[in-house]
Amino acid sequence: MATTAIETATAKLSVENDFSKYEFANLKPYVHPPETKENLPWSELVTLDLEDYNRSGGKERLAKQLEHAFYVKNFGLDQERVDRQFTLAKHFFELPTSEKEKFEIDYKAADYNGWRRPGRSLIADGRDAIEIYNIPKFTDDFKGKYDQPDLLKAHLPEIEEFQRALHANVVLPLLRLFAIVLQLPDEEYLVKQHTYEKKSEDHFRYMVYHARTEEEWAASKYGATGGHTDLGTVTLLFRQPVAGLQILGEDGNWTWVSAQPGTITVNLADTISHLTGGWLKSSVHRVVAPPKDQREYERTGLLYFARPHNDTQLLPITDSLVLQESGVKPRFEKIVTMEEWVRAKQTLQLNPEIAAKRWAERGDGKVEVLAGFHDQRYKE
Ligand SMILES: O=C(O)CCC(=O)C(=O)O
Ligand SMILES: [Fe+2]
Repeated sequence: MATTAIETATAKLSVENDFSKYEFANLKPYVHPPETKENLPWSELVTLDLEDYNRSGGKERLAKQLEHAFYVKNFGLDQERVDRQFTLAKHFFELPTSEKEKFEIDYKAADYNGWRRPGRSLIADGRDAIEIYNIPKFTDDFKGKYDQPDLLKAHLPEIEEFQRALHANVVLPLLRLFAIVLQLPDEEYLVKQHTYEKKSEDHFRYMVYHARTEEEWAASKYGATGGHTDLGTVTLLFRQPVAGLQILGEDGNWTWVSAQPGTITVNLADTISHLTGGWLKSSVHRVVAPPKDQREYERTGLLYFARPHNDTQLLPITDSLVLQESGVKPRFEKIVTMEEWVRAKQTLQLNPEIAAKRWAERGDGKVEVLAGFHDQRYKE
């Protein structure tokens, strides 16, 4: 194989910093756990084949298949590159706490980039066993703001390339499909609100759900109370063999997302809903205890959260015929920017003490996130 620019850049970094022990040849590769043999009520999600995107009539065909949750395949990143990111995630979480806490999140500032230690979750009763590492965009706005452990420093060119590929190959094409569904005169309308180079809070995430004892699962009600919507435009989740993710259907039933080979699961999230006055719906989802035959495994995740520019006003798009005809209304009592929305929702997500107090204020299972917009608790 020819040497790529990424390989050259990584090799140079390695020589300059003696990162040789972090080269992939010296990192034990991540091995995906086996799939469950249990017969679970699986979600019937459609798969959008992004290879169709550039064919004649392809975008229109794909746009017709959009739902609040779906898979995409053929997104231009082969399994080897995806697995290298799983390997980095595994080795990152295996670092000692004393190392990881050097990169710990500033919870009070609702700044989610960096390492989130276990036990800070709003979405489960009892303490969660989840660790997260969020990596911002590779743009001037974030340059020098967040340090990385040497393990990841050694691979930043590849992480950047991976993140940019997700944005270009998945997020932007999906935004054009939304524009088609919304009958926007400008197919680039949403794309222009999601420029990679402009300041926005998109981020790439490594995540691990540690295995838990039966008692621990029972204390957190097996994750059943964790229903939520994500705050951005769309969330991309890489194929996850350890079952756990469930999606709430319109019929009020939770179904399990299965591990389709070569796919990413896409969840629509709050911001695309805000921009369409609730016409496009966020996917309500939760992560529950894996089936018995997978409980022993750690559940390692790779995710990408797409968000519009921080200065985007979260109002329904005005030049959509579809939205005009359905008479949608703004979802906030005042003009709210993406930056304000992110801060409001992240404050609740990162600070369990603040969240518990705010959820208790109304006492009806709802919380005011910002300017008259409420999140609700979903039933078990
Ligand atoms: O791990 C998953 O499958 C989903 C995680 C999730 O819902 C989230 O981080 O918002
Ligand atoms: Fe989520």
